[in-house]
Amino acid sequence: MAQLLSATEIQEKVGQLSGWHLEGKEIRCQKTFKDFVEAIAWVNKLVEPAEAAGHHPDITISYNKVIVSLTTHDAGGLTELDFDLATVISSL
Ligand SMILES: C[C@H](O)[C@H](O)[C@H]1CNC2=NC(N)=NC(=O)C2=N1
Repeated sequence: MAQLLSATEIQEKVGQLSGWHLEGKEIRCQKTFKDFVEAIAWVNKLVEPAEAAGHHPDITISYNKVIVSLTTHDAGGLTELDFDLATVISSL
């Protein structure tokens, strides 16, 4: 199982990741699109990298706003897997 990161490691990694913030045991980003169709189109782009990583974000969609939350459920907190996937998501 992936190793939980320490509070210091988390702070350092969040600082290196633009557009994401720490929210309890998760990292989160919010994006706003023109409309629902564009929001869903962007969410669809996450599917392939998430499947490839075997790691899946929690996603909230509200019309044109998407909130992506990452945590490692199996480990009960943040691991490298979350920051790796956040980096990929940021590059979409
Ligand atoms: C067996 C399977 O790989 C695991 O249950 C994976 C699937 N996707 C996952 N995604 C996330 N975000 N956290 C997990 O702990 C997790 N576990």
